[in-house]
Amino acid sequence: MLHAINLTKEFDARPVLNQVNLTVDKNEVYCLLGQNGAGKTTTINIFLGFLEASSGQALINGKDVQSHRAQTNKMIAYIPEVVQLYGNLSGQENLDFFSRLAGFTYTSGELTRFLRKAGLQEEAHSRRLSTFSKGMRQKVGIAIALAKKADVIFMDEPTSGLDPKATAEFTVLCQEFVAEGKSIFMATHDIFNAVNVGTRIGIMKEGRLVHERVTRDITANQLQQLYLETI
Ligand SMILES: Nc1ncnc2c1ncn2[C@@H]1O[C@H](COP(=O)(O)OP(=O)(O)OP(=O)(O)O)[C@@H](O)[C@H]1O
Repeated sequence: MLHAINLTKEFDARPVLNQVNLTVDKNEVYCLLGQNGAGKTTTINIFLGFLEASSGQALINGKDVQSHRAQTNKMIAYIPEVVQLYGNLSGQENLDFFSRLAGFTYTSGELTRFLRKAGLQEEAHSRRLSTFSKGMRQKVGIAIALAKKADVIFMDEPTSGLDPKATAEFTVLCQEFVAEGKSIFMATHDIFNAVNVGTRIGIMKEGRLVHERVTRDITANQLQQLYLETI
């Protein structure tokens, strides 16, 4: 689903991504770890089309994001660290608005079903988004991804600031999403959750992908050890 091929990015001749190669298959949750400034967000921003690579390629379902941006944007959804959306609109109105923007018109019943599937409690469907917690905002983000039939969700720091219950709920939602043949690519500092929710982990250092591990082959303590030895 996702391929980074020798992906390189320079800012003012300073390399911040250096020949990154990675693949994310369907049914995978790929978690990218690394210190501040390692290049995680830059990698995501290239896949989202927010930044152009200096060289190399970012492919989504075989399509280069640079030359097929309109097509690749239809295949993806993005959940930033804090999902902003429209504070004055309700959860359901936001979902309706962003679904239409993606070319989908749903009945009120269908919108309700997406919000339910994303785990948003019923009473919040008609409440203003500005009153939502981070976890609730993420659920609207996931509902939007479901409604626009995205194949891949990109996430930046999805569990920072979530309480343990919200983190557990979020983990289940991610697992349900990829169980339907889709994938998730996330940048995170949360080693323990990465082992929990991830199928594969990459560790970046100074713009390079220096380690990759399949989570079933590694414990959280082993990953923490590897991370500390790496950075
Ligand atoms: N628009 C930009 N112009 C110049 N340098 C940038 C720009 N965006 C990012 N950088 C630099 O690129 C490097 C990688 O940044 P990036 O945001 O990808 O790191 P990160 O791994 O996501 O870090 P964090 O964990 O803090 O979010 C950093 O040195 C950053 O200062």
